[in-house]
Amino acid sequence: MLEVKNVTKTFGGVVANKDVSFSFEEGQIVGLIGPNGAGKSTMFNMISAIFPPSEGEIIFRKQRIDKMPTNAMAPLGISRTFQNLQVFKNMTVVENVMVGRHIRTKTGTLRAALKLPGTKKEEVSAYDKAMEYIQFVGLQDLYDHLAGNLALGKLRLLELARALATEPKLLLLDEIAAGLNHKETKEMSNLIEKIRNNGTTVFVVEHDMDLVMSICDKIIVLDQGEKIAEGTPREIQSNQRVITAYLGAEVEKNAQ
Ligand SMILES: Nc1ncnc2c1ncn2[C@@H]1O[C@H](COP(=O)(O)OP(=O)(O)OP(=O)(O)O)[C@@H](O)[C@H]1O
Repeated sequence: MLEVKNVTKTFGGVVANKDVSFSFEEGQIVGLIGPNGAGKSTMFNMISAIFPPSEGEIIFRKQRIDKMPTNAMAPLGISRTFQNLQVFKNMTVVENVMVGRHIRTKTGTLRAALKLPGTKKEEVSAYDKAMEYIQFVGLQDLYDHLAGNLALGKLRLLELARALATEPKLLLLDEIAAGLNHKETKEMSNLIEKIRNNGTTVFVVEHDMDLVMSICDKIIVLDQGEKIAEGTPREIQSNQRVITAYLGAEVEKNAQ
């Protein structure tokens, strides 16, 4: 499904990713982990075409995507959530999800806003579909609430519903459990597994190791921009390079 080939990304003198290669098949939950500054967000930003790699190739379902514009990703089947939430606070829950949905319909947000002929039927179907995803994440009781009034846990579910509304083949989740309590994290894990079981491949960047180890089929580990390990949760937990990288990060943090 996805192949990252010898990808390097530099920002001025900073090497955020260095000659990173990995690939994975459809139908899995894949985790991307590593200490702070390891290059995880940079990798996600390249896969979702926020910016291109400095070197290397990214191939999605046999198609090179590393030179494509950001807005080509959703129609291709790649959707994502953001660590710093990107919901429209002055729109309702259902309106936010419909923004995601419009990418899938011919109408588009602008045509719908202008109420051009032929948009009405698609609007109804976009609304119904949005409600389906709202139900899926469990926000049905809040569908007409303003996003700005939602607590963090609900906002994360809203971001998830909006990303799902584009009906992605590959869903990228950037720290979707950050700031969630134990119960909310468990519910989020269950949802991610359900999404995978429904046929969407999920790629997660996550600091919550319990979540990563319990739901991922495969894990890729970055440290200081380089890939240092790849394997099943069990293999990663006992990998000496991974343990050293995380312990090193801990020691550094404690010394500050
Ligand atoms: N736009 C940018 N300009 C300059 N340097 C950047 C930029 N984005 C990332 N970096 C640098 O690249 C390196 C990797 O950062 P990145 O955010 O990808 O790491 P991360 O693994 O996602 O970290 P965290 O877990 O803290 O979110 C860091 O040294 C960071 O300071």
